[in-house]
Amino acid sequence: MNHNPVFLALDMPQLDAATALAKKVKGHVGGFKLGLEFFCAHGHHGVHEIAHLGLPIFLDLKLHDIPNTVAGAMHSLHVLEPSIVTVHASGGRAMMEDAKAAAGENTKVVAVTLLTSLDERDMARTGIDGSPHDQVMRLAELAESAGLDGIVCSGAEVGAVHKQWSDGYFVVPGLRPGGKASGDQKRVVTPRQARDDGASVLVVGRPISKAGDPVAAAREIEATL
Ligand SMILES: O=C(O)c1cc(=O)[nH]c(=O)n1[C@@H]1O[C@H](COP(=O)(O)O)[C@@H](O)[C@H]1O
Repeated sequence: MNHNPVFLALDMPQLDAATALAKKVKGHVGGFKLGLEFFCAHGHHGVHEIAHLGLPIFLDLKLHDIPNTVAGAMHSLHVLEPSIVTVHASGGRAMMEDAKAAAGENTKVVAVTLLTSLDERDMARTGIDGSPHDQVMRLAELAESAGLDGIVCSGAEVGAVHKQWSDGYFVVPGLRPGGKASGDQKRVVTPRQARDDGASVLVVGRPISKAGDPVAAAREIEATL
C-alpha cells in the first residue's frame, strides 16, 4: 500500500555521482530512471551498477525507428530486465506492436506521446495542428490499440487519458513541487496533482538531483503524496 510512485531521473554523465545520489535517496523513491544521458555514457554496465541497489529500473531510451530496428533494440535489453522501457508513439502502430512483442515478459513498454517540453506553438512548428490534449489523446488510443502497457504524458492530460484507458499504466514527468513551469519543461503540474489524476509513475529529476539537500527534497515530495 505504501508503494512510492516516484522514479528519480538520474540524468547525469558521471557514474559515481549517479550511484552516490541513488544510494542517498533510495529510501525515499520507488525506482530509478536511466535515460539517454546516462545510458550513452555507461551502457549496460551503468545500468547493472544502479540495479544493484535493488529498486526497479526504468530505461527511458525513447526508441523511435523502423519496427525491425526497435524490436532488435528491445531484444538487446532483455538481459537488463528493466521494469519499464519507453518508445515514441509517433513511431507508429507497427513499431509499437513489434516493440511490445520483443520486450521481456516483465517489462512494461510505454509510449511517449507529446514531450512535456513542448506546447501548442512547438507542435504547430513541426506540422501538427491542434492542442497538446488532442495529440496526447490520439496517441494514447494508438498505443492502447498497439497493445502497449501505457503512455508517458504530462500531468495536464493524465486525468483525461485515465478516463479513456482505465487499466493503462501512466508515466508522468514534468513535475515541479511548486507547480510552475520552469526551464525546458512547459506542461507542468505538482507530483500530488499528477498522482490524484491517475499517474502510475511520477518521474522527478532536477527538483531532487539539483536540490541543495536531495534527501530532504525527496522526503518532502514523498510527504505530499
Ligand atoms: O520519457 C520521459 O521520462 C520524459 C518524457 C517527457 O515528455 N518529458 C520528460 O521530461 N521526460 C523525462 O523526465 C525527466 C524530467 O526531468 P526533470 O525535468 O529534471 O524533473 C527527464 O529525464 C526527461 O528525459
